[in-house]
Amino acid sequence: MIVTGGGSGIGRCAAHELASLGAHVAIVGRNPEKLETVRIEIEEDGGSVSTHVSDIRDEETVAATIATIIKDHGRIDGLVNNAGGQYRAAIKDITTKGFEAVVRSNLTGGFIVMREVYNQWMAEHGGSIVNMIADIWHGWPHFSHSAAARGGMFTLTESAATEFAASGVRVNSVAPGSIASSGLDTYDAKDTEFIQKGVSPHIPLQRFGTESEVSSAIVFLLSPGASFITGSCVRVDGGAPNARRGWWELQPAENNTPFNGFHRASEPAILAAAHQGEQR
Ligand SMILES: CCCCCCCCC/C=C/C(=O)SCCNC(=O)CCNC(=O)[C@H](O)C(C)(C)COP(=O)(O)OP(=O)(O)OC[C@H]1O[C@@H](n2cnc3c(N)ncnc32)[C@H](O)[C@@H]1OP(=O)(O)O
Ligand SMILES: NC(=O)C1=CN([C@@H]2O[C@H](COP(=O)(O)OP(=O)(O)OC[C@H]3O[C@@H](n4cnc5c(N)ncnc54)[C@H](OP(=O)(O)O)[C@@H]3O)[C@@H](O)[C@H]2O)C=CC1
Repeated sequence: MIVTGGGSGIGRCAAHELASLGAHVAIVGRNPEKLETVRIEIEEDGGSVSTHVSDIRDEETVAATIATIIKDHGRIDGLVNNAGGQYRAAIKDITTKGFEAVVRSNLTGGFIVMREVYNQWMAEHGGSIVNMIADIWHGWPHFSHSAAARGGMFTLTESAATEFAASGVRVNSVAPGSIASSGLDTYDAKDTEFIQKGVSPHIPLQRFGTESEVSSAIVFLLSPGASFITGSCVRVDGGAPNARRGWWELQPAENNTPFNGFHRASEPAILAAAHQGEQR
C-alpha cells in the first residue's frame, strides 16, 4: 500500500491502520524527519513500513519512487493519494504563482502519482485508489485555489474509475470536512481562533472529525468490502454541506457568533434589511 503524505495527520493515521491490518505500507512525503518518525512508530507496533522522500509534483522522482516500491516489495495493491494542502487567502490576494503551487499540490501531483501507479503496476494487476479531496461543495471561500484543484480531482477520480475499470482498478475519493488533524497546525493563531469558535456551529454533528474517522473511510474503500464501489465519493464531514436553509432556525442563539457570520433569518436587523430590499 502506498500512502502519500504518510508522515503526518490523516496519512499517518491511515498508514498505521493499514499496517495494523498486515499491509506493508510505503509512506511518501517531502520531509524525511516526519517519515522517519512514523516509520519508527509503525515498526514499534510490529508493522512493516518503508519511507520514500518525494515531492508529488516532481514527475521524475515520483516515477522512480513507484519503481523502487515495486522492485523492493513486489506489488502495489492500494494507493492513498492523500498528500496536499493549501494556505488561506482571498482570491484578490492569490498570486498566479501561489495558485499554481496549490493546484500542482492538490491536482497535478495526485494525477502524476495515480498515473504512475496505474501504468507501472495496476494496469496489469488491478488495485484500488483513494484520492483525497475536501468539502468543496458550493465553493470554499478563502481556499478557492484548493477548491478548484479538488474539484478537478473529484472529476479526475470519476474519469479514472471508468477508464481503469476493465483493468480491475477501483478509484474513489474521500472528501473530509473539518478534521482535527495535525494539518490544522499550519494555520496561524487568528485562523485557529476562527476554527475553534466559528466552524463547529456549521457542522450538524457539532464537532470536528478525527483523523481515524477519515482513515476508516479510506480503508473501507480500499478493502474488498467496497468491491462494487468505484467512481464514488465518501464525504466525512459531519453533515456540514447539509447545514443550509432550516439549519440556522434550529440553532440556539449562542451559535450565532460574530465568527460564523450567520444570523437567524428572524433577527430584527435581517428582517429590516430584507424589507428594505423589497422596497427598492
Ligand atoms: C480560517 C481557517 C478555517 C479553516 C477551516 C478548517 C478546515 C480546514 C480544512 C483543510 C485542512 C487541510 O487541508 S489541513 C492540511 C494542511 N497542510 C498543508 O497545507 C501542508 C501542505 N501545504 C503546502 O505545502 C503549501 O501550503 C503549498 C502552498 C500547497 C505548497 O507549498 P510550496 O512550499 O511548494 O510552495 P511555496 O514555494 O512555499 O509557495 C509558492 C507560492 O505560494 C504562495 N504561498 C505559499 N504559502 C503562502 C501563504 N501562507 N500565504 C500566502 N501565499 C503563500 C506564494 O505566492 C508562494 O510564492 P513566493 O511568494 O514566491 O514564496
Ligand atoms: N484536516 C482537514 O480538515 C482536511 C484535510 N484535507 C486534506 O487531507 C490531506 C491530509 O491532510 P492532513 O493530514 O489534515 O494535513 P497534513 O498537513 O498533516 O498532511 C499533509 C501531508 O501531505 C504531505 N505533502 C504536502 N505536499 C506534498 C507534496 N507536494 N509532496 C509530497 N508530500 C506532500 C505533507 O508532508 P511533507 O510536509 O513531508 O511533504 C503532509 O504529511 C491533505 O490533502 C489535506 O489538504 C482535506 C480536507 C480537510
